Amino acid sequence: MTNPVYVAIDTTEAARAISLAERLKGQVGGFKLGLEYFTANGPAGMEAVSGLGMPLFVDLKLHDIPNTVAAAMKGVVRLGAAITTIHASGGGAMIRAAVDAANDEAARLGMVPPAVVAVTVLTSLDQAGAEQVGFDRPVLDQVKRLAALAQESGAAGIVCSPLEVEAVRALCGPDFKLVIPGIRPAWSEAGDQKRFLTPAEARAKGADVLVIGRPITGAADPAEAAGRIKAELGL
Ligand SMILES: O=C(O)c1cc(=O)[nH]c(=O)n1[C@@H]1O[C@H](COP(=O)(O)O)[C@@H](O)[C@H]1O
Repeated sequence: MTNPVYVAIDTTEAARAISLAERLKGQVGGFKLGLEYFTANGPAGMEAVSGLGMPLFVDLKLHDIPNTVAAAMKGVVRLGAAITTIHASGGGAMIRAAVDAANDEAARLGMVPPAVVAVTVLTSLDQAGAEQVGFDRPVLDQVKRLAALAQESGAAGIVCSPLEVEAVRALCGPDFKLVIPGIRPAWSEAGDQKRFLTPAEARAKGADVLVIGRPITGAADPAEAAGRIKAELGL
């Protein structure tokens, strides 16, 4: 069984990212690089990590008018993303434009298109935080609403917390890709994550991908920490 863990390599330093990637290569299923790394290192920096031959999750959480997101998504395809994020709250037209642009650019270049997944409610938001930005219903209902919109707009899946996985699976079916951050082994700190569960709990609820950053990258021995998570998942 493949390892569902994508390690979030959240650093501005390319040398540290490459060193972490090389050390973690056999302990995880893929690497996620996001805004912190991309704004400091750009496409060349992404290439330095993707060149290590592991699946790359390009997490830029695109959120803009459809025209802008479509154009940006073509650049994401050229980075060789296996998975990439947009924000569902950009609306159905934006989601559809992102997916179509990913498929068109991949076809033009003879590449496999990335799985475009839509972020629903950030795992750093609890109920109060969600209401602060106008999500005036229970977080679970907001996640389900955005998951349904993402699916009907052509997204391959969504990003939500482990707490919503079972409800979204029941709503969206077995093939919708549930990419789940807010993963905290019992031995790790919550930090700014407000909605979280352990790797084993998230997997048992049906998460397809587990996104884990600081519990691995912030450990004294990241490879050992990733190995402990692998063992917790029975891999
Ligand atoms: O899209 C994401 O990956 C994401 C969505 C979300 O709701 N919450 C969330 O934490 N993430 C990302 O998942 C990773 C979690 O990192 P840690 O909190 O260090 O495990 C970070 O890179 C976040 O950008």
